[in-house]
Amino acid sequence: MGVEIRVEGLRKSFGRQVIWEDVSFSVPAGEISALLGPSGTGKSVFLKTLVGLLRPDRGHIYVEGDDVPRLEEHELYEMRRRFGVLFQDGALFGSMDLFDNIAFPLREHTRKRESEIRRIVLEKLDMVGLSGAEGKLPGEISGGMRKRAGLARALVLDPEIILADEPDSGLDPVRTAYLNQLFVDLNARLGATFLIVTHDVGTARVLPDNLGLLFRRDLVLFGPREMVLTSGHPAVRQFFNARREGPIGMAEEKDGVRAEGEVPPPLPIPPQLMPSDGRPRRTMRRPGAWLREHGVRPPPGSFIDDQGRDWMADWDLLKAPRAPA
Ligand SMILES: Nc1ncnc2c1ncn2[C@@H]1O[C@H](COP(=O)(O)OP(=O)(O)OP(=O)(O)O)[C@@H](O)[C@H]1O
Repeated sequence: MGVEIRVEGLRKSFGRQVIWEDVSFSVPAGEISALLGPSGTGKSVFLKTLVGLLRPDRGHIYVEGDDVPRLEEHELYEMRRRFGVLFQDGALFGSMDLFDNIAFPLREHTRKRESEIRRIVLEKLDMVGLSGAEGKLPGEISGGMRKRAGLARALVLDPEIILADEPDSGLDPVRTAYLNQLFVDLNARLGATFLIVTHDVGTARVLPDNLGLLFRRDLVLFGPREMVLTSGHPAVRQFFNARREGPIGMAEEKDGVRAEGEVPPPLPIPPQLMPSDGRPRRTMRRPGAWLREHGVRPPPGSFIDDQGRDWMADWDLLKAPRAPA
């Protein structure tokens, strides 16, 4: 089962470069959350800080009773077992085949017998759709397969929290759609807490339960997907509409300099991805629930899927399990 991550007053700098001033928010247990932000806003630094690879200048990161920045090295070693991390490039060892890559954390962190390791590795390969590829070297498979192999390795110690750093970078839209479906299916099956860093607006619109935007040394917003997608925050609107006009500049140092131009309207909210078996995830919210509760009218065309079905109106019918395609 997933656990909550509670971040309080986090500040991080490298020399005179301040990455964030004061970040506070909670990543809800068992849900899928995504962090977005222009390049260089410290998204990767944030994930590394969560697992204690980097230390913040100040602030707290609570995972149940533990405050990650205050753990001793040997305690951090134990803490990291609770996290599965998918790095940007999969971070596989090029000289090892997929089997040995995925077995690596089990051999490092546990005293399991080789027969048990084999069972677990083959199970995780199957979970990510890579059965039969265990003998391949990372250089012999595609970028998408490398990501999935990295994901299998991240899953191997049954983590409660899964972090993924731009899992969709360098993937075509179809491979990205498959990977997003895999995240939803894994979340439904494992119930772990997922935190995904992405640049991909398409992913951010359909995958997460919660979204946040890092911008100008701050987390400008973090909350339910429907809240963020209908937000009037100019940086959020600019980002989701991929516009040049707005507070996000060409480079970090240009951010906030230009704020001229119309704030674009919010885009329709697409239905959230369902698990492949058609059953909602335990933590999944009813489409439109946040909007109704807060009296916000959804942008026209929201919650209509590509078959023309309205998920807000017909949720009870649509969520009934369907035969797998
Ligand atoms: N170990 C380090 N030492 C010094 N500066 C660093 C270090 N790691 C990251 N930085 C700087 O911190 C800033 C944020 O980097 P980070 O990689 O987290 O950005 P990002 O938001 O993930 O960007 P992108 O979306 O382009 O991957 C960058 O300016 C980077 O140069």
